[in-house]
Amino acid sequence: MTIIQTNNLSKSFKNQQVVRSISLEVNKGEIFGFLGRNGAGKTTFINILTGIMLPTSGEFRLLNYEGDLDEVKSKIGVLPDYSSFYNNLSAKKHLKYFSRISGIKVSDSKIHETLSLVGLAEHQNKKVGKFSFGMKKKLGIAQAIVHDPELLFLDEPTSGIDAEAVIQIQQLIKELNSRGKTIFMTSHNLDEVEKICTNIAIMKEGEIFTQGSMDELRKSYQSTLTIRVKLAPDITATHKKQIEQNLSKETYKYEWDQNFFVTEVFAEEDIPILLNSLITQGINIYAVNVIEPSLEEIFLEQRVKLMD
Ligand SMILES: Nc1ncnc2c1ncn2[C@@H]1O[C@H](COP(=O)(O)OP(=O)(O)OP(=O)(O)O)[C@@H](O)[C@H]1O
Repeated sequence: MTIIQTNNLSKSFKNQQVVRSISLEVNKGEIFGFLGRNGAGKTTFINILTGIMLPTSGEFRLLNYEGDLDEVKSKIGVLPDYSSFYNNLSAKKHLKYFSRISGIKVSDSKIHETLSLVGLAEHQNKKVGKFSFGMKKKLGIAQAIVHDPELLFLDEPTSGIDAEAVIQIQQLIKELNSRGKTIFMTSHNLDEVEKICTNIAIMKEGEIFTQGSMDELRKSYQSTLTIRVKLAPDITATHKKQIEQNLSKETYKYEWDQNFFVTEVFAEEDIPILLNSLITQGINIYAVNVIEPSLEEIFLEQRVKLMD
């Protein structure tokens, strides 16, 4: 089921076109990662979808509602780029006040449950002004989920916070997803997107440069596969030389890491050719590891195209 559908969505500020004719679909249950460098247009895109600004042209549909965004507002939650908080209120009172002015009815027990879910239960009576940046991000997420929305927009949920809070927020995003929420999040962080997102779109200068699941992106961009073959620990220099001399044309380049032979091949079908060649030479194979390239490696290779 399609939860977000955009059709040629565009936004210009004066003469600058910041979002250029974006058409995409996000399905129910996805954690959709929207990646791009600073200024690519990610926040502008989210701001259009969450009703903060109007598009210059194009349409979009959330949760299958057409047109009136007010109708869907109760079913979406938003962590904006910069959240503002009532610093003199406690976390609990802040959430209560925020809910009231947003026209959302929430019970005290729901507020407590939400603060527990984001890991702030023990700080619920502490003034928000005393919160760290990471705690404020968690409170921002609490604010976005307190009314139990189906669809969550998280703009840079982990930017500017320490490593421990990053991991906690990433776990929280996965937990919210496992509770049935569809999540659309922006990020600069390739590693994070690879770890938690089921689908990825990369934005460059207002356009979607590429999109798909991690597997699809690997298939489109990967040029070689790295194979790490563990050989007997006492492999001799003579054996190593023999392996080098008998390398098949399928192996692209190689190096030794003690008794590990690390090589690259162009396709999966080249792996048995490599292994058979070693076996017929009488080489004992202890283990074989196929190392999948990370999103970072894939895009480092493609950096000229993607980011420059
Ligand atoms: N209200 C506005 N008026 C004029 N220009 C704007 C406005 N909002 C954004 N822009 C411009 O649009 C471009 C895209 O900004 P946007 O914040 O959407 O990018 P981003 O990908 O979210 O970047 P970042 O990762 O730094 O937040 C930038 O050049 C920015 O200066």
